[in-house]
Amino acid sequence: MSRYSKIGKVIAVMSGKGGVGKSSVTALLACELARRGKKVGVLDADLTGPSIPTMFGVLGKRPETINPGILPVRTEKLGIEVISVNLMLEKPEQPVIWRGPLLSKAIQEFWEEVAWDDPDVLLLDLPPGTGDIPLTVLQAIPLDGVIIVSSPQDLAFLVVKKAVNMVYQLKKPILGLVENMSYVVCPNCGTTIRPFGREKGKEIAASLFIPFLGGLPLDAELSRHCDEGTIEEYENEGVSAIADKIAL
Ligand SMILES: Nc1ncnc2c1ncn2[C@@H]1O[C@H](COP(=O)(O)OP(=O)(O)OP(=O)(O)O)[C@@H](O)[C@H]1O
Repeated sequence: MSRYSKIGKVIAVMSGKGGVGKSSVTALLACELARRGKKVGVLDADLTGPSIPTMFGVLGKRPETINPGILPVRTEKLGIEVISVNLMLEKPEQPVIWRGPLLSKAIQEFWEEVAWDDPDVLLLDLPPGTGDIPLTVLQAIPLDGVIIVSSPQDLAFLVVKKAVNMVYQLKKPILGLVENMSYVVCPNCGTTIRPFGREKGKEIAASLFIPFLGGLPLDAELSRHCDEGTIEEYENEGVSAIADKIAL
């Protein structure tokens, strides 16, 4: 159990493969829920490739060690609490070269030792795939649900099935599938373009018997906000529709 906090809902965000936008979706959902008045925490469980602190612009902040526990940092605009191994490194570019058991231990320590301010929702950004950390999280943390993120390429969908099957095997509830980079809206004429072909998320979700939560656009503005650490300023109706569906 989390020792020092009462946590409402614990939701893990997972993807079959890397680079599909799992961290972006985690951060966007956190922002949307915070805008709706929820107290939100984000645990960056992607220990070897953490990007959450950069997106929220909190890379320079340090979690405080209190007695007992570790205080997460807070984002400027929406007051989202964030904890990430990247906030604890001497230099953020330092790699975390740990083997599986150590990674699993670190996740368990984050889960137990962080003194959150009793968030309504805690989002866990998992590393891509079905390795040690997702296994630890699925086994050791009392999750209320898992959100699966994919992108519309066939290769991404192939591995989505693995992720979904892993969650099923560990008997955790799946809230649904988000298809990131689903389409592009032409900035000149507003036409929707689907660079990877038709929207496939709905079909894939149906074939896996999980809800389809919606698609998000491939948007240069989002990419810019992620890079500049200003994701809290980005709003999109697709994110809002997903938040409505998961109804946290
Ligand atoms: N919908 C989008 N539109 C534009 N850029 C995006 C979108 N989604 C993600 N990106 C960009 O793609 C990059 C990878 O995104 P992100 O870190 O969220 O992916 P990930 O699946 O979490 O990656 P990893 O495998 O490293 O965990 C980031 O630079 C992000 O800004």
